[in-house]
Amino acid sequence: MSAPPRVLTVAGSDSAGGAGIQADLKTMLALGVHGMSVITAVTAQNSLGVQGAWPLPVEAVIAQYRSVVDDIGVQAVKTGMLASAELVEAVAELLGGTDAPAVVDPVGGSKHGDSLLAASALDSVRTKLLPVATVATPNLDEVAQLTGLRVDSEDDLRRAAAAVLAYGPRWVVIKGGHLAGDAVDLLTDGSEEHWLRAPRHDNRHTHGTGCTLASAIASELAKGRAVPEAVTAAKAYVTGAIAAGFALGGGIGPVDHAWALKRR
Ligand SMILES: Nc1ncnc2c1ncn2[C@@H]1O[C@H](COP(=O)(O)OP(=O)(O)O)[C@@H](O)[C@H]1O
Ligand SMILES: Cc1ncc(COP(=O)(O)O)c(N)n1
Repeated sequence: MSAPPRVLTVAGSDSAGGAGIQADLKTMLALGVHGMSVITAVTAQNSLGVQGAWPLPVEAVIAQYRSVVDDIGVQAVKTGMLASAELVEAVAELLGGTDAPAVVDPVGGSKHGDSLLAASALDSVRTKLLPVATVATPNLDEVAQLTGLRVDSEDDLRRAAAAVLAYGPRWVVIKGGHLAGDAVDLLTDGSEEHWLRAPRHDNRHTHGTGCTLASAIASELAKGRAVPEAVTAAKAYVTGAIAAGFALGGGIGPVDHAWALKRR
């Protein structure tokens, strides 16, 4: 039997299992690729917030990456929580040395507003990480942190996309998930524009939406799809997962990564 496409996530561990590494590996399983992980930080978190975060040493992150890439090889990489400037810079250098497409989710914080990235790392994200991204997937808070732009409406998404593209990613998906109305995201490379529109599900259980979208894009790219097709398929997957999100604990529950498998 031939091996499935291989996808690597470089991200933080979420003890609650809804975001981070755990969301990424579940997404990859659901989409039929072989998921592998480089853990950048361990977090203690649940449906109520983030109670603690411990970044790993840079050497541990580089060693995990080399173990996977040098032996097994990857067809796509996804990055999530990178915690510190030194980890952002080390990961950017690793991505610069691979031909595999890189989906960069510039994670700034959790749904509860707890920070997952040191403020001192923002400049490294702008100048080192975004330039090596095939697709960058900021949410509106991350757009504000990285560019200073506030997005209040769909019209603002285009300006936000141009400002992020100026840092050098090939493509950007600006996630309008936090706007009112339909869940609209804008995918563009500066010349093509693709508006991805889905009905807003009135479901507060959205822990892990951003991680899930970025991992799904990486999974579809690993299958050989072009960026617009990969992002369109990923949007359909995350929309179904949000529709099926469920309560766990006393706060924000996770999306259901298995929704598409249950339908079979
Ligand atoms: N309530 C919702 N209903 C449908 N789609 C949503 C909803 N909330 C977010 N999305 C979609 O989920 C994806 C992740 O977006 P978002 O939640 O903004 O990311 P993040 O987790 O980084 O904050 C986007 O495609 C967005 O449009
Ligand atoms: C380890 C880790 N990484 C990322 C997120 C953001 O999650 P979301 O996908 O909900 O924005 C998180 N809460 N924890």
